[in-house]
Amino acid sequence: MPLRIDVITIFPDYFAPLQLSLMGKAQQSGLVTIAIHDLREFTSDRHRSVDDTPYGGGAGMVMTPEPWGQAIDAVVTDQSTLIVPTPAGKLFSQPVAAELAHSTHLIFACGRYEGIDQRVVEYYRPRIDVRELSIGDYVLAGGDVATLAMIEASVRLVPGVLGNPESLVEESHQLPGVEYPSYTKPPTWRGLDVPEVLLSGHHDQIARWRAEQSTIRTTHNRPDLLPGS
Ligand SMILES: NC(=S)c1ccno1
Repeated sequence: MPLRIDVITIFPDYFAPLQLSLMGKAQQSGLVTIAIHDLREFTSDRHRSVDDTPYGGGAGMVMTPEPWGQAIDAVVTDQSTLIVPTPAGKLFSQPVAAELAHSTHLIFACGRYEGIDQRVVEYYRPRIDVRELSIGDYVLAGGDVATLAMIEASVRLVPGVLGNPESLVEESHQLPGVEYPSYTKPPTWRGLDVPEVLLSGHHDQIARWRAEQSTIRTTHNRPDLLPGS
């Protein structure tokens, strides 16, 4: 049963990259199906409006609930997970990507402006799994880029999508901490040599060096990921 993904957005063209590379191959292989829906197709006024002023005042505009209800109803099943990218959401992570990779149906609601009327989340929450997710503590112009990131992080974990599943074992955020640094040919580049141990053929020494490098890198870049932190 392929993972089905429906993306609802006012900028369908943002998702053209999903036809390329690994994401494109995943769809061609039938492991994943991805459909992009223009929210404005679900409006009923001649201006195809999708936003209005916020109740309670404040800057910016809020996306009205009606088009969202029509659009989500057009694709939702009782197996759906509705994902709303928002800086106010729980933090998206590799474990969350792994959960989504094993889902049946994901619906991504890409908000713009000041976000989507909260009643959309409130309406679907008692009916299906609804997740407000953030890809980081920063604000984007909308949920589209966050959706692209979450789709790529999740789809690559769908069994069969990656040619060599071994490459999932040692990558950052799979193991405790971040990954060790990688090197390839040439052995010397602009006077910089590849660490000698990597050319030694001593697999135990290489494994030890990589574990040390992972700890050094994690301590420097992401001490919050160190065991016990
Ligand atoms: N940080 C996230 S997911 C976001 C969505 C819209 N703006 O920021």
